[in-house]
Amino acid sequence: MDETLAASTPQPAATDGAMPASGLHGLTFSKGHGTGNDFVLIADPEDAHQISPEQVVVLCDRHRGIGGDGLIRAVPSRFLPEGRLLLEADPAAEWFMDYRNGDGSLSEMCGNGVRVFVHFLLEQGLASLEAGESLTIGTRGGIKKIVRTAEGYAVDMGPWEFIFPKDATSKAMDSLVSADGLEVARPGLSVSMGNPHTVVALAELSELNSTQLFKAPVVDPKPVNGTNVEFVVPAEPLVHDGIGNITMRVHERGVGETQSCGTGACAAAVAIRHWAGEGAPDTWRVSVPGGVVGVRFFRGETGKEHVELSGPAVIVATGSLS
Ligand SMILES: N[C@@H](CCC[C@H](N)C(=O)O)C(=O)O
Repeated sequence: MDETLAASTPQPAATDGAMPASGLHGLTFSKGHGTGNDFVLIADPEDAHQISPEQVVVLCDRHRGIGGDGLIRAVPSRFLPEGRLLLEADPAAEWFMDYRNGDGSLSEMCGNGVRVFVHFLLEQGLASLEAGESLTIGTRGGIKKIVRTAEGYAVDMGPWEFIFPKDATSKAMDSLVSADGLEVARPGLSVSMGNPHTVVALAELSELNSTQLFKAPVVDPKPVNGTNVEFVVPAEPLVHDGIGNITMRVHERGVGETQSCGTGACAAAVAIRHWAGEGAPDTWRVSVPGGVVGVRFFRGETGKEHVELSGPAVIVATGSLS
């Protein structure tokens, strides 16, 4: 081949193709989603598969792999140092959700992922969940308890926190957020749901639809570990039949734009309820491109205000890696 042509021909990247995933030959996987936020799921009851970040990238690749926003390995908590700590606090947290974003990076928490993870454990016969009972699991964001609902599952996500400390009544914003398609930078409020989020309110659905989320929005200043960014439009009127209604799009850290983000929906409800002030409801319906999830605030076991996330979980396929 002509040298100039050879130099300008795209060459496969080091992680391209099946090579980096070859150590996983024959491994059984499932593919699942919660409101379109999709995951590759692998059961690893003996902690036999250390899936590297490069292998996660290959498996989550939508053209050359299985495809997914992230990968979830189901592993007994006793095999991981962070899992053993959780077991000391609650021996019921037998299974650990080992979650990675599609780019191979770790995140503390994944709200849609927890529901899909529990559905996967039940379908695989690795756990049981009777009506009226809860299932306890370990995550990097701590212990979570899950119950069945008519639509799927509800998860006690634990307490929320402001990332940049402020008085509970302060309406001060934390950052300026810019994104392609937005004429001017907008103020954002950063909320931790175990993982970081920055929520930006927009006035109109047309503005939400014309915001480009292919590239990560610029958040200044940014939470120290990076952030997921939610753009949210409150419904008009905001509250209908006692339920607050919002529409959201999200750019996820380590992934890109996704169809849904459970922790993002919780953070969005926290922010809009905070801005709405006294009398704002405790129950919220969050519409995302992939469907609808529910968010509810209640006084939790810790004595603090907790956030409950509810929504569906679906397993669409099971197969083995070639
Ligand atoms: N889609 C998830 C959140 C996944 C993690 C996130 N990308 C991060 O890096 O924090 C959800 O449903 O919560």
